[in-house]
Amino acid sequence: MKLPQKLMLLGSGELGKEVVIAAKRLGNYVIAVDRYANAPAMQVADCCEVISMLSGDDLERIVLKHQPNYIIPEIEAIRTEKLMEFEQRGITVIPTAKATDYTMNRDRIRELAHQELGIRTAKYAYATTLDEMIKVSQAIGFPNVVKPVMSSSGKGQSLVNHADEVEKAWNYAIEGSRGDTQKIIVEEFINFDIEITLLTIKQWNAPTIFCSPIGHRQERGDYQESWQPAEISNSQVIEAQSIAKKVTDALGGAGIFGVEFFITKNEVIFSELSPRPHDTGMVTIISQNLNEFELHLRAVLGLPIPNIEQLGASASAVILATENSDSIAYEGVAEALSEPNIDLRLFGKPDSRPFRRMGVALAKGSDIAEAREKAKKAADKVKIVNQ
Ligand SMILES: Nc1ncnc2c1ncn2[C@@H]1O[C@H](COP(=O)(O)OP(=O)(O)OP(=O)(O)O)[C@@H](O)[C@H]1O
Ligand SMILES: NCC(=O)N[C@@H]1O[C@H](COP(=O)([O-])[O-])[C@@H](O)[C@H]1O
Ligand SMILES: [Mg+2]
Repeated sequence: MKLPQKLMLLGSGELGKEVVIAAKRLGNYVIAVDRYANAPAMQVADCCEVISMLSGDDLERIVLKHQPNYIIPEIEAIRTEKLMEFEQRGITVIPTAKATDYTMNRDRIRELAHQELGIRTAKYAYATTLDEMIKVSQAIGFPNVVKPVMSSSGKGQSLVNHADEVEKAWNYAIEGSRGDTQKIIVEEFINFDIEITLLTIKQWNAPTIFCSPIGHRQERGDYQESWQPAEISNSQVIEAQSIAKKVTDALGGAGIFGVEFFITKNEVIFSELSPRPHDTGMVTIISQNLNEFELHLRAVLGLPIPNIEQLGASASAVILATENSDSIAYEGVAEALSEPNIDLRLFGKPDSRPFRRMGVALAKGSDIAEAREKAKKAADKVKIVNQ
């Protein structure tokens, strides 16, 4: 295989931006695609397209126009049936069209993991009406976690403590649901000690390899801070690796996967996975010799990954917007960068809304506690303001 290759990135947010940077560093040609103009990855790609990625016709048009060798999905909300068609026509879809289809539907990936592969997950049930949800909630018990089957980054997700909160959670889930399905999943609430992402690299012609586990903390179903290495035991790492291998083997193809687990004293419980770089994996920009985006690119192109080196206690903390604005500026950048072993990624999103992730602070420390504190302090210094 010769470089450059022509890569089409479907989704052009902060994760895609780093994938493009990795691809461009090796001289590739990248077409960045998203639903809005001037998205982060578009700012560093060779060219861009603004389309609805849920429209098969729009996807067809740009694939015919650009003739990519690889299609690399960066978000979940894509017309996945169309990806299957592209794959049949000989374009490589990363990791596979099937993987993108399974993982955008919580029920499909859950059935694969739990029913087909026999992997331990939280107890769960589905509902398509409020009446059904009332019934299944009783069966699962309280507290439980309710999510639309199609959503990401915590959209439509809520914790339900009592029967009298079920209706509110149903309405919230339906509002936050993507696509036209009115289906929700009710999950047993897992009172975990820590939750982790195990970055799993599946290669075309080499064994599956893993990064050191990443610990993270979430609020509103969305990631706030992450750190590496996560404080879990060797046997927990080995168990998580074996589950991640099972699930990713079933999905096939090549690329990086972010496999999420809840860790309790006695159990390693599979939650879900992203068939692409994971937001909590942004910590690897500072914590590894090859970050998750470079690893993804190498796996996609079948390039060797001789070693992944973990560089010591590291952390990331998100920088969130507080208001709606369409002329963004960042304040406090110099203050944030004034300490040693701190770095920032400011994504360059053209507009903001409350809680939208606009940047991330990265830190190294002498231990995890110090790295987390430094990353959080740096993130807090950066303010998203009007230009
Ligand atoms: N059954 C559960 N028990 C306890 N906490 C849960 C449960 N399900 C989800 N959570 C919490 O909510 C977070 C988000 O859930 P999940 O990963 O399923 O949502 P998501 O919308 O797919 O998020 P993302 O797209 O960012 O990965 C989890 O990381 C965890 O902190
Ligand atoms: N958990 C998934 C995730 O973190 N995805 C990342 O967020 C972007 C969307 O951000 P936006 O909603 O601010 O446009 C996506 O494009 C991807 O980079
Ligand atoms: Mg998740």
